[in-house]
Amino acid sequence: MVIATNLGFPYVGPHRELKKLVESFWASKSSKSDLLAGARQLRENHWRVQKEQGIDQVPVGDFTLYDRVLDTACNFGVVPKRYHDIPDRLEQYFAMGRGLQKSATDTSPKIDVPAMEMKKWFDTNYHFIVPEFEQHQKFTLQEVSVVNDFIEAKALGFTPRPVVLGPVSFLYLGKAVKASEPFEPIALLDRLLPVYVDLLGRLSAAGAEWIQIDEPVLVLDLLDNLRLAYEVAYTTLRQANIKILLASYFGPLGTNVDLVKNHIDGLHVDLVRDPNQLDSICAALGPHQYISLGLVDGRNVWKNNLHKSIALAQSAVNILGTDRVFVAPSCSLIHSPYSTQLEKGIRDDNPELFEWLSFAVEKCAEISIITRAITSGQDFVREALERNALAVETRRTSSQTVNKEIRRRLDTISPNDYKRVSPFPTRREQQAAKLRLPSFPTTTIGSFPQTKEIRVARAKFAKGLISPQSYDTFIKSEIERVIRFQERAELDVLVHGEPERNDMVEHFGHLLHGYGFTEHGWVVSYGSRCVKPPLIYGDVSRRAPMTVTESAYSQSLTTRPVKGMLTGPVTMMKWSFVRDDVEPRVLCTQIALALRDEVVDLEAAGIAVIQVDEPAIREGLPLRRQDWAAYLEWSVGCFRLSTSGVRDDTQIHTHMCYSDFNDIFDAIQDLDADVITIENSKSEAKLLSIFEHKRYTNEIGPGLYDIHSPRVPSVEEMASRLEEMLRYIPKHLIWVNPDCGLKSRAWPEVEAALLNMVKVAKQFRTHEETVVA
Ligand SMILES: Nc1nc2c(c(=O)[nH]1)N[C@@H](CNc1ccc(C(=O)N[C@@H](CCC(=O)N[C@@H](CCC(=O)N[C@@H](CCC(=O)O)C(=O)O)C(=O)O)C(=O)O)cc1)CN2
Ligand code: MET
Ligand SMILES: [Zn+2]
Repeated sequence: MVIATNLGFPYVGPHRELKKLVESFWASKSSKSDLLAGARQLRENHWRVQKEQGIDQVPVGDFTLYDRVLDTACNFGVVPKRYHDIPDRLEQYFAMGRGLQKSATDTSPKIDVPAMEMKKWFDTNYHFIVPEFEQHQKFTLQEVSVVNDFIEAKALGFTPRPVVLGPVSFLYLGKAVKASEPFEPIALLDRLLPVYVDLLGRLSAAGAEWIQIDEPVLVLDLLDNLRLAYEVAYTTLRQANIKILLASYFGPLGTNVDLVKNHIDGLHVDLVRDPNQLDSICAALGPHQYISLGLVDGRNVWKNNLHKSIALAQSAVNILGTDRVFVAPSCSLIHSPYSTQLEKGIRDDNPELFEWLSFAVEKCAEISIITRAITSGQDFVREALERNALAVETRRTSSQTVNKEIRRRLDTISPNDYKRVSPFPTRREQQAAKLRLPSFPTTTIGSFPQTKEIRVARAKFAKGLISPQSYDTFIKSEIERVIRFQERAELDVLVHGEPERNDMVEHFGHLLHGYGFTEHGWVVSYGSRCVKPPLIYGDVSRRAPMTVTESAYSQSLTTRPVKGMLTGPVTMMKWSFVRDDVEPRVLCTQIALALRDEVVDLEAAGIAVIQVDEPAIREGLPLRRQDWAAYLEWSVGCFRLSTSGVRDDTQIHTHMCYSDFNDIFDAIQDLDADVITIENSKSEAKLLSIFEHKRYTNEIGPGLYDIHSPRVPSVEEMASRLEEMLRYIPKHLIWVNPDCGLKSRAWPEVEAALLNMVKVAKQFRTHEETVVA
């Protein structure tokens, strides 16, 4: 029998229940037992929903209170020393994820620990916590929630399949710390494997037949040490008395399949990213091994083409027979919104678009339909197949998706449109003359706290409960407050604070043609934070100027320069769900043209500094090196197209965060932004190490402090970071700024942190004068 399975479910819940549970616990508004009981209920609901949709084996262990990589680290006792003084396990766990600052009490000492580093999960907008390994790292198996969840789900009558992050991916995703000599975490594999064997043993003892072990690293280009690690790891794990389904996703396995094929019981492959690998994978499998077919796209929102998926599934069955095939989504469904059934707005406003959509719950149903079409025959699901074929066809032929004028404009782009008038040194002189900034100029990345008050006002405005005029007045008053604060703090280049934006991508989507929106399409981004990616279903163009009113208003309030603030084309695309009927480079170019018009309009409105954020450019980098050059060519091109329509004396900034930038250093230089502000504070100056080998020629603001944590950085710690940067970057090129925008912070922290930051800049200026004198 072919079996309907799932790799992971959106654990946050249909209405972000988990976010509310966790945040209320953090705010001491509920107890630990409230949190744990709520989480348990949520898991049970999710198992039930999946089963109702026809999933035979439901995943357990896909649930987390903060992050699954962090869970894995905690499960194996990989807790950095700085958190050891926090006695409560749960408090320690959250401290690792988000930092903890607590004043001393009669019974406990003061605690002040920053959060661990966060990085992007492969090419997604999800961030994981980077495990820290010491050279002599000890691993010990703790109480593990996946075992408890398995027992719980089984007792409730489900057929659960535990899922864990695999040992090679776990080590590879982590970083080495505090080593007397450099080492790679993968060197710890031999020490780590025994605890995995223990864990597998516990699951087997609890009655698990299969375990899903996620090894997404297997889709990357692997160096020899990792290739060997795979062989060692799975030869060892095979000894446990449990069937191993090794899950790869986000790309084709290529020859990496050879590393694992002899040591596992089943292999999951992503057939959405590469359907062509099916035959070679089937051929590689031995006579008793299973395949798990990743047929339903876990990374996008469009209905599956069931006809095609059934044909693929059938071809696997023809080779392997019915007893060795699982049907599955391409990857975990955590990257998908919960259910289209919550989207009454789209259903009423754009019923055609609504018919094209499938979110996690519906994807489970699609998995089940594919499975039943194979096991019981297509007649058994005839009606569902006919409805699906109709939806696929109307999307293919819809007039909503094409705008001829935009397509013509794309043909008129010339090579000069990708270039500023003069090279950077000339521009720099003109900008310096116009802006007259001090050395070590200070700025922020754009957003200021999105307070409850702002969110409530926006929600009321959306529901028609307050008039456009009073909403406008409210936004203006928020902007003024942000401007006045920055003047008081004596920042040099101001921002308007982005109070009118719910999100830097979704907000712009509303102002462009070709985009659709969900009301509840939340997808987790990190910890308890979610985003609601818009849906790009048609050709993109600007409806009207998007930011000129707010920017001009902000500039009218002050004599200091206020930065215009836009989201770049690559990020607009990467953080949306995108149509799959147009090449990414074409879609991105359409967005770039819309932004180019906006940049030019801002300049005409008297805005002298314009920031075009591209935090997603690194995450969009293809997972295989052979695809990098082509991607970088069009993505860098689109950024340049959007920013090159201005005069030399207009200063273009860009901003990036959450990544390893070393891989794309040359591309960053190639963006030719006048200034880049870039995340730096949590990666222990990894960013800076590249400057030892390469020179960045434009201006740069490496973030002085981490904005993800409520903790206020001291003057001394920021000063020492800046000091360190001066070893690598000439001082006349350096800007002083935080790592990223401040929207998720509260005002008291922001005020304190920025006042400290400005103090640091001033110290360095005085220091400089002293040196000159
Ligand atoms: N798209 C995107 N991806 C990104 C980032 C980003 O900014 N955007 N940044 C990085 C990740 N950083 C992030 C930082 C903060 C949040 C964040 O704060 N998310 C908010 C939601 C933001 C939002 O869209 N808010 C809406 C809706 C808010 C809301 O919940 N409203 C209430 C009503 C108001 C209330 O009672 O609070 C409701 O609908 O029930 C708004 O402000 O209008 C959250 O999790 O809560 C997310 C990601 C990388 N990826
Ligand atoms: C994730 S990058 C954020 C950039 C944006 N301008 C902000 O400050 O929020
Ligand atoms: Zn950022």
